[in-house]
Amino acid sequence: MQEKTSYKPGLDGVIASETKLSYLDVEAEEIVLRGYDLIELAQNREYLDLVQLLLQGELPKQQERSTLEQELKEEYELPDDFFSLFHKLPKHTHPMDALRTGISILAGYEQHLDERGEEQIRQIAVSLLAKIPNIVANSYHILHNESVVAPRQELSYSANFLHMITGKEPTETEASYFDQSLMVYSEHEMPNSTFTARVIASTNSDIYGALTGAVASLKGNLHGGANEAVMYMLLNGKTTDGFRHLLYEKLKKKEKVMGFGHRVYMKKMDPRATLMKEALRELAAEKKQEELMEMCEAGEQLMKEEKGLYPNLDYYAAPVYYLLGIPIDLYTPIFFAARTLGLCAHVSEQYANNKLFRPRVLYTGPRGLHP
Ligand SMILES: CC(=O)SCCNC(=O)CCNC(=O)[C@H](O)C(C)(C)COP(=O)(O)OP(=O)(O)OC[C@H]1O[C@@H](n2cnc3c(N)ncnc32)[C@H](O)[C@@H]1OP(=O)(O)O
Ligand SMILES: O=C([O-])CC(=O)C(=O)O
Repeated sequence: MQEKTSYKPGLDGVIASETKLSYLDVEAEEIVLRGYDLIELAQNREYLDLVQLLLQGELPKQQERSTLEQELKEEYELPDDFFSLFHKLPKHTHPMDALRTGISILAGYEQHLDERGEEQIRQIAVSLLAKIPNIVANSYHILHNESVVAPRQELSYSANFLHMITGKEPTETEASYFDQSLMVYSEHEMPNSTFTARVIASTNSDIYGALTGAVASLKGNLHGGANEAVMYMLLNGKTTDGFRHLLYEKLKKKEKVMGFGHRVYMKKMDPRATLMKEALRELAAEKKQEELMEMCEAGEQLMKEEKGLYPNLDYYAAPVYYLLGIPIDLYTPIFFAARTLGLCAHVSEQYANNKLFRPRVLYTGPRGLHP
C-alpha cells in the first residue's frame, strides 16, 4: 500500500534541492541571495555585480567588475549567419519560441558542450548572458521585418540591452530602472523553470538543453508569461474604472487574475513587487502617466479586498516595461534573459553535486487486468 500523505500536488512545500544560491524567507520578508538581501542589492548595486555574486560567490571589487564587463562585451556578437534561420520563422512566432530556438541553435557552436567543470560552465554562462539579450531583441526585430540593432560596446550592459530593444539610446534613468528590473528577475530559489533546468542538468545533459527547457517552462502564464498578460489586462481596462470592472468580471467568472498570488508568498506582497511599484511611481510621474499608476493601485486594492491576494513581481514589472517603451511580447523574454543568471548558477551547482532527479508516483490506475 502506498503512503498517500507523502504526496504533495505540484510538489507544494517539498524541498527539491540543497542550494547556496538563494532562499525565500517569507517570515522575514527577505529574498536571500548568497547571504545578501536581494532588495538591498537591487537598491545599491547593478546587475553585473549580481553576475559575479551568483557565478563566483562574492560581490566583485572594482577591477573584477571591469574585467567581467569586458568579458561580457567580447561575447556580445552571435556566430555569423546566426539570424538566417529567424528570417524563415513564421512571422507570428512568439519571441519566447524564437528565444528557445536561438538557445538551442547556440549549442551547436559550443566547443565545450561536454564539459561540466565549474570554470567552463562559468565561461558558458558569461557567453549566454552576453548573447541572449542580442537574441531577444533581434529575433523580435526580424519577426517584425525591422533591421537588426547591433550591440554597442560603449554602453553599459543594461543600457545596451535596452538600446537593442528600442533602437534608441536610453537615458540614464531609464537604463537604471531597467537594470533594477533585471536584478529583481535574476534569481528566485526554485521556481518551475529553475527546477526544470536542474532536472535536465541532473541527467548530465548540457547547459544549453537545460536552458532551452527552462524557456518553455518560463513562457507559461502561471510563471513568467504573466507579465505580458498583466499588460494586456491593463490596456484592456483602459481607465481606472474600466480596470476595476474588468477585474470584477474575471473574479465573477472564477478566472485567475495574472500578476497576483504566488506559491511561496500567497498571502503577502512579493518584496520585488514593492520595489517595482516604487519604480513605476517615479517613472509614471516623470512620463506624466499617473493614471497607469492609479490603475495598478486600484487593482491591488481590489484584489486584496476581494480575494486576500497580493501582487507578484510581474504585476508591477509589466507597467514599468511599458513606460520604458518595450514591446509587450518582449516582457517574458526579458525576464528569461535576466533569469539566465540564476539558471546558469543552478545548473553549475547541480553538476557540482549531482543526483539524478527521479521521483515516484502515487498510482491511481487499475491493477490485475489481463490482455
Ligand atoms: C514571477 C512569477 O513567475 S510569479 C507568478 C506569476 N503568475 C501569475 O501571476 C499567475 C496568477 N497566479 C496564479 O495562478 C497562482 O497564484 C500561482 C500559479 C502563481 C500559484 O498558485 P498555487 O500555489 O498553485 O495555488 P493555486 O493556483 O492552487 O491557488 C490557491 C487558491 O488561490 C486562488 N488564486 C491564486 N492565485 C489567484 C489569482 N491570481 N487570481 C485569482 N485567484 C487566485 C486559486 O483560485 C485558489 O483558490 P481555491 O483554493 O478557491 O481554488
Ligand atoms: O518563484 C516562483 O515560483 C516564481 C517567481 O516568482 C520567479 O520565478 O521569479
